[in-house]
Amino acid sequence: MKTTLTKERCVACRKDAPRLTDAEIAQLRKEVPLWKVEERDGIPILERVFSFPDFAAALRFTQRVGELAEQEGHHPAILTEWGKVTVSWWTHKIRGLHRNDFVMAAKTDGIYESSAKGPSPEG
Ligand SMILES: C[C@H](O)[C@H](O)[C@H]1CNC2=NC(N)=NC(=O)C2=N1
Repeated sequence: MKTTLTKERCVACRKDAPRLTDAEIAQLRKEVPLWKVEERDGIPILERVFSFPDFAAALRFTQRVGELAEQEGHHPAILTEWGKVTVSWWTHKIRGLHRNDFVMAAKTDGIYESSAKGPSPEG
């Protein structure tokens, strides 16, 4: 499902930026339906597990998500295992969820969908 979130850029998040309300989270979740909202150490996080044929493909995806994070200045927690990658987004500064996290989740889906369409360019 195409969402317009993928077209947005992350905004510089300030310490006093407001956390998303439950209602806003419920609304944004519809844009990234394959992501779950978990709570870790009292902090709500957006999380999805991606599947791959082997560790090398999981690692390539991890690298691409990392490059995206660097471009946007917004970084995930990533657990890379044989055949699967768990990506978690939240905003450290506000110890909660920000629109940036949903933008990045949508962009992460975009990377997965494009990588799933065939071998990566480097073969
Ligand atoms: C200085 C640097 O830009 C900030 O620490 C950025 C880096 N990446 C970040 N990533 C996430 N997920 N949350 C943040 O609050 C955050 N802050």
